[in-house]
Amino acid sequence: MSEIDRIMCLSPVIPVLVVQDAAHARPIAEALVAGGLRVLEVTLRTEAALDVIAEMAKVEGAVVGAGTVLNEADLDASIEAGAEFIVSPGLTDGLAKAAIARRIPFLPGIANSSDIMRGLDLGLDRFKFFPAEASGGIKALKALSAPFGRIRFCPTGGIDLERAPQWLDLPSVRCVGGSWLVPPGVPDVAEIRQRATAAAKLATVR
Ligand SMILES: O=C(O)C(=O)C[C@H](O)[C@H](O)COP(=O)(O)O
Repeated sequence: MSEIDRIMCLSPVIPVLVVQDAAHARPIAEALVAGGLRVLEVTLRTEAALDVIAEMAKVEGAVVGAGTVLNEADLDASIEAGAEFIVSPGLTDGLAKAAIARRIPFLPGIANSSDIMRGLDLGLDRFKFFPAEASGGIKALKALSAPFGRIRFCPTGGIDLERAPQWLDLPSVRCVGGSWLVPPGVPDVAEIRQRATAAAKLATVR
């Protein structure tokens, strides 16, 4: 099992986090881990993101990665901040080769067969299916999985607690990603923990 595969198997849902203030990082990560979600994707969409990664990485049990990694500079900044894995919305040769060279678990986004074939050429076989609902949803991923039987996915984009079980039912799906766990603004840790607990339970219904 590859390292990225091991991470994808740790929990059924990867929270996609957009955190504006590094002071919110630890309470959010602690609430998610307490609810049973250990794998956390911190998007590089905010100025605080690298500090957020560094703070969350200190939380016991958390496996913290960087999301919205678009290029080699983002990759190196994320690794420097302590990211244990890298997620990208897309797949470019430049970023993929750099991530492989750094030996960091890498989950690039794909949305069609050509993307998957480019990934396979690079030696990759685990992908984020993004944007999952907008790219044709479950029907599209089922169709894509037919010629690519060995590939496993983390669908992300438009998925919530209600939609997640249907995605998780697909044999090609290891886990799903979603931003619904942590609403924007000052974190309500009780609410976040409750959402995480509900999401973590999806593992038992698989
Ligand atoms: O930022 C990135 O790197 C992305 O690839 C996009 C995010 O994963 C999705 O935007 C999350 O989708 P929602 O759960 O529908 O909010």
